[in-house]
Amino acid sequence: MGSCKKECRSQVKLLWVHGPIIVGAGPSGLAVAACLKENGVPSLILERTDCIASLWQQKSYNCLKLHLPKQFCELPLLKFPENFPKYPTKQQFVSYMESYAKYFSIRPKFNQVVQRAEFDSVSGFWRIQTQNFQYLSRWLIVATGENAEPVIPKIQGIEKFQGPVMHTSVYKSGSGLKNQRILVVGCGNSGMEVSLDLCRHQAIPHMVVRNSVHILPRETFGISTFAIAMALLKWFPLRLVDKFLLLLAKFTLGNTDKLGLRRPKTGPIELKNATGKTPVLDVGALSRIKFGKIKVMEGVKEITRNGAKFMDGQEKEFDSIILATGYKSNVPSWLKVCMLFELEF
Ligand SMILES: Cc1cc2nc3c(=O)[nH]c(=O)nc-3n(C[C@H](O)[C@H](O)[C@H](O)COP(=O)(O)OP(=O)(O)OC[C@H]3O[C@@H](n4cnc5c(N)ncnc54)[C@H](O)[C@@H]3O)c2cc1C
Ligand SMILES: NC(=O)C1=CN([C@@H]2O[C@H](COP(=O)(O)OP(=O)(O)OC[C@H]3O[C@@H](n4cnc5c(N)ncnc54)[C@H](OP(=O)(O)O)[C@@H]3O)[C@@H](O)[C@H]2O)C=CC1
Ligand SMILES: O=C(O)C(=O)Cc1c[nH]c2ccccc12
Repeated sequence: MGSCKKECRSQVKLLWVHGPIIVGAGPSGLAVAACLKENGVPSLILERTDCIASLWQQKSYNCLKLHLPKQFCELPLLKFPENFPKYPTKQQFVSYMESYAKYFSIRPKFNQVVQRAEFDSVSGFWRIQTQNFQYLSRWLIVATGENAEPVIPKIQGIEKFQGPVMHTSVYKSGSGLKNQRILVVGCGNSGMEVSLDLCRHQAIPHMVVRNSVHILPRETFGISTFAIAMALLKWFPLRLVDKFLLLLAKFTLGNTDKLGLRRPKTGPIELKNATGKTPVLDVGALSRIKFGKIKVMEGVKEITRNGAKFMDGQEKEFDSIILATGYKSNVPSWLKVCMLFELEF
């Protein structure tokens, strides 16, 4: 093994990059590259997949739309096309990002998985290692996002389940799942929207809600809740804005406690700031819950061969399981920085 490592290392090709290296060709990486270019600074994007915006192109379901109005999702320096609706579809958002990359002549280097990045304080360069190259640059920009890897929790007994188990990052649509009983684990925006999509395809989703959750209307009287929140935050303290959002939610959605959707004690914006937990913006799942089309279940105690046992003692059979259990960053696995270095920033 040792000799192989040596041999492999001797084959690593060194590439010196003039300007910053950006890791990730998602919307953030593209936006940074465009802004640098605008200021005459060249850069190189390293992207692990073979396309830009891979989260949007490869790891999201067909019915996905932006859930914030378009003005909040526009990248710098280039407007969305005039004819885009208020909430662009995933295809529209992807086509916008394709045109964005073209407009700024951004050509990421694809199929480059960054495996290690380390600052060499002697030379003053970052050493950025992919599977076949070592890049050297004075600057490193991390744009790999918070959704780089799916979170697959250990759920007791899941290995015994005989049907398919998939994460929402590989779910495309509920077509072909008519009359199937599906356990959706998780009630964030993914869990809610996948459950809604399953309903639309006449499947029978059961959504696990193990904890409290903030669910807000996407809009009230045609005005987006997010826009209202952003406008109010300019004038009022965060906690007051949170109180107002909860009033608004109660007015438009009613009391969600009765449906098994208890609210956290901390308000939605305060919670987002403290923990990163995004409020759910309702795009139709709640009314399906009210009509019993999406069944809310308590936490899972155990998965069995053909179903699940729940904390409240219920036991049900399922044909498949969808893990809507969220994502995590992969930065801690490859970015080697010591605390001292971080503090110097
Ligand atoms: C289903 C879903 C829907 C969403 N909808 C919205 C929405 O409507 N509005 C909103 O504002 N946000 C939404 N988000 C949040 C989303 O994270 C952002 O919209 C946006 O994609 C973040 O952009 P980013 O460039 O920071 O990260 P990403 O879009 O995740 O892009 C990161 C890129 O880095 C690449 N990468 C990762 N690790 C490596 C590595 N080690 N080496 C090389 N390349 C690597 C990835 O392949 C990817 O292409 C959604 C997220 C999900 C999961
Ligand atoms: N249309 C849009 O714009 C959409 C946007 N998004 C965004 O993408 C990001 C990721 O969202 P999402 O994929 O929903 O992930 P989230 O992290 O928001 O939600 C994960 C969910 O899974 C639950 N969970 C995790 N582990 C377990 C477990 N072991 N047992 C039971 N439940 C579990 C969590 O519960 P708990 O809280 O108890 O940990 C939570 O309900 C968010 O920023 C979201 O806003 C996602 C979909 C659509
Ligand atoms: O969609 C996201 O990623 C969000 O962060 C949405 C969001 C954060 N804080 C809010 C307050 C009110 C409505 C939506 C949000």
